[in-house]
Amino acid sequence: MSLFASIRGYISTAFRWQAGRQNNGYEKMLLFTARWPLPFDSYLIRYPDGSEIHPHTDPVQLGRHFRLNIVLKPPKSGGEFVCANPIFASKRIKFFRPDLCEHSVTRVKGGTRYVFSLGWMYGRNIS
Ligand SMILES: O=C(O)CCC(=O)C(=O)O
Ligand SMILES: [Fe+2]
Repeated sequence: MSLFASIRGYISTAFRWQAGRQNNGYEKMLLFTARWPLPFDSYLIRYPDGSEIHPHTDPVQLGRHFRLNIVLKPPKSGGEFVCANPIFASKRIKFFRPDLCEHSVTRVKGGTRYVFSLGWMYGRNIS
């Protein structure tokens, strides 16, 4: 993709709520992203009551994918991040390899869950 096309794409998508990829009711807002020097993206993710994310991985074409998710606001119940072997996980902070470790979010029950998500990719496919 040319630089112009990606800048145009960024302007038309950033800072707007968009339906999440898997159509499970969550929405995401692209904040900042760059391809160089270290490819990264950052999102605000919103999970309304009843939304969830089924188990999945987030493969990348080149390199390793790391993601640091910070739960800004937990819902009343549900909305739990599930990942068998995160690099680090506390109640609010989840640091994991989305390309290697299958992960999911249980159904939100009451209230809205907000997450800040920062992801970056680097290196070759050595894992
Ligand atoms: O909201 C979350 O805790 C995880 C969302 C997710 O699938 C991801 O960040 O790759
Ligand atoms: Fe994911």
